[in-house]
Amino acid sequence: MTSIDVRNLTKEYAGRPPKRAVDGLTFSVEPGRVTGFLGPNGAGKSTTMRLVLGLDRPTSGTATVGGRPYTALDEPLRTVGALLDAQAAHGSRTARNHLRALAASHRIPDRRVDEVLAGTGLAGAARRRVRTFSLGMRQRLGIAAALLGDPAVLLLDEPANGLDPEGIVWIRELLRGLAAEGRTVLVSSHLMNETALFADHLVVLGRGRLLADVPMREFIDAHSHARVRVRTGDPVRLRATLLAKGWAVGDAPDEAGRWVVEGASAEEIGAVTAREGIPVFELADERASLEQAYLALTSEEAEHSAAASRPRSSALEV
Ligand SMILES: Nc1ncnc2c1ncn2[C@@H]1O[C@H](COP(=O)(O)OP(=O)(O)OP(=O)(O)O)[C@@H](O)[C@H]1O
Repeated sequence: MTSIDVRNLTKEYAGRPPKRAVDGLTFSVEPGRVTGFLGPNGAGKSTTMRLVLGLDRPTSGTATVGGRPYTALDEPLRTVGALLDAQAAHGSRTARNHLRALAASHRIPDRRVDEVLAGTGLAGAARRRVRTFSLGMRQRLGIAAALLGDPAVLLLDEPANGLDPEGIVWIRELLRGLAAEGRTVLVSSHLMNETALFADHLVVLGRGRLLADVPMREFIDAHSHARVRVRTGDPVRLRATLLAKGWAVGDAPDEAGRWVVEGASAEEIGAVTAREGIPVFELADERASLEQAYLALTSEEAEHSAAASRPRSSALEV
């Protein structure tokens, strides 16, 4: 089983001032699950992927695949498949010839080209020149290239980019299938609702640093507030009882007649209403979405860094 291991990884680009794109990053991407790689624009996701793939040299620290740097792998394409830039294929080549050239240079048999073309829905377009491809088709071709060497590890930068709804469902199932086969799958995305449907685990970056490395469920629970919706036959008594017990209840129910109780769980509200004999028709914990949890974390982080970078004098003025 092959994991990706990033240890104290730092990448500084030269310039005035120099740009620290990745800053002391440590995390592992484990096999058998899809890891979503999240972070605002410029957080360092692509740079990290490029460092793992040996396309850039780290300023310090290491990035290894199965314990070895990418550049030291015997058969890199058979170990790691990557999609970084879907525009990378030569426009004048046909899709099939593009993949055949790639296969030949890595001693991969031609029949594998036809397999990946079929697997990515491109069999019918195999003899068309890449320049005639839509963005979604180029994306599928990039994924076909990543799968060519039947690799144990996949790194995909925004794979759903340009795909239509059918393509998005296809990529989701593909990613889950690859993880179910025991592969290591790292996928960057800005589409939170989509990521919630395919990722089991999350690695979140902010300004080149690690903000979170946790299972999806834990991430959502940690960055969302408890909240319950309850529909009752006796709203006056429900509200009075809950307010008397110190819960924050909204002034009016939602359009479906449910009252929102902040900071409570369904178990707590269920116990109180049962004890008090208040009729309850509907009672449910409200689960935050990945998007809400992600925005909560990144805004906490933005506030934190704004506070940290405030000049000392203003801190003294307070
Ligand atoms: N070759 C380079 N030279 C100088 N700065 C760079 C270079 N490549 C990236 N950067 C800078 O490093 C930071 C991290 O960029 P990176 O592309 O890794 O972020 P990202 O998380 O992938 O962003 P996005 O979500 O927009 O793709 C950014 O501030 C970017 O401008």
